[in-house]
Amino acid sequence: MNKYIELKNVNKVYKMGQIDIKAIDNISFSIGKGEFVIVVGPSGAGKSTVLNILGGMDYLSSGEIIVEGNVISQYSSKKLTQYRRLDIGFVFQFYNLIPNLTAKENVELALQICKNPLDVDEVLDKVGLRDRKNNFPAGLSGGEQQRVAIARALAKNPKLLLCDEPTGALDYETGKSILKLLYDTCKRMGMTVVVITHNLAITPMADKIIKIKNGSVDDILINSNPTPIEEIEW
Ligand SMILES: Nc1ncnc2c1ncn2[C@@H]1O[C@H](COP(=O)(O)OP(=O)(O)OP(=O)(O)O)[C@@H](O)[C@H]1O
Repeated sequence: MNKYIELKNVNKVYKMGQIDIKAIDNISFSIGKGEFVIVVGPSGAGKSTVLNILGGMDYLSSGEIIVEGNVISQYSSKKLTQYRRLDIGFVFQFYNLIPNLTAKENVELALQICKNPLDVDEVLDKVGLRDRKNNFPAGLSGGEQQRVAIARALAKNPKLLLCDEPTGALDYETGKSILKLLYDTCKRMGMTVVVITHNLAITPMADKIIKIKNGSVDDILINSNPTPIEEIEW
């Protein structure tokens, strides 16, 4: 696979008064365009920090991050804001929907700050919400709310979809259906997708598995024959 994204010797130190917390310790890996990647590791391993830095939500302390030939680790805060707005779609564990806006309006709101959005109705259809788009979040199940959040991220037409524990608040079957949606989106749209999880069991569904431990890369596995999530049980 090509090196669409490259992290080179990335370090992140948080300063808490006199104490330095090394959240990321010399991490290097690459991600190919259109790859479905799972970043896995125990609590506190540094997974969210990696994702936040990759998504332009935080600065690294040293090292380099290159996305599509651009050294984003050297971006000014203005350029980083543009990168975050235009190139990155985020999906979090909690859906962060605005309660007094319908599913469709939640997606439309996010599109007001981006340049080449996709058609909102088409994206809502694709994530399986054709008949639910005029519902308010309170009238949607957890899985449906996460579908809205995914539609909101996808409608931006981002280059990279970053998902931090996207099934963390969902039951087993609903979680599986969301993982299937993310995988199918990756393969159908050619979207590069990175999913963070602490659930080792789902890693066989990924093209690449990056294991993080104590802020460092413990292992990187390339999987040429991913297992469909429907066939994985845990
Ligand atoms: N803003 C911050 N200020 C200080 N320390 C932080 C900050 N964010 C993260 N850390 C610390 O950095 C380390 C890595 O945290 P991170 O959230 O990236 O881990 P994680 O693998 O995502 O964990 P979890 O699965 O529990 O979310 C932890 O020790 C955490 O306490």
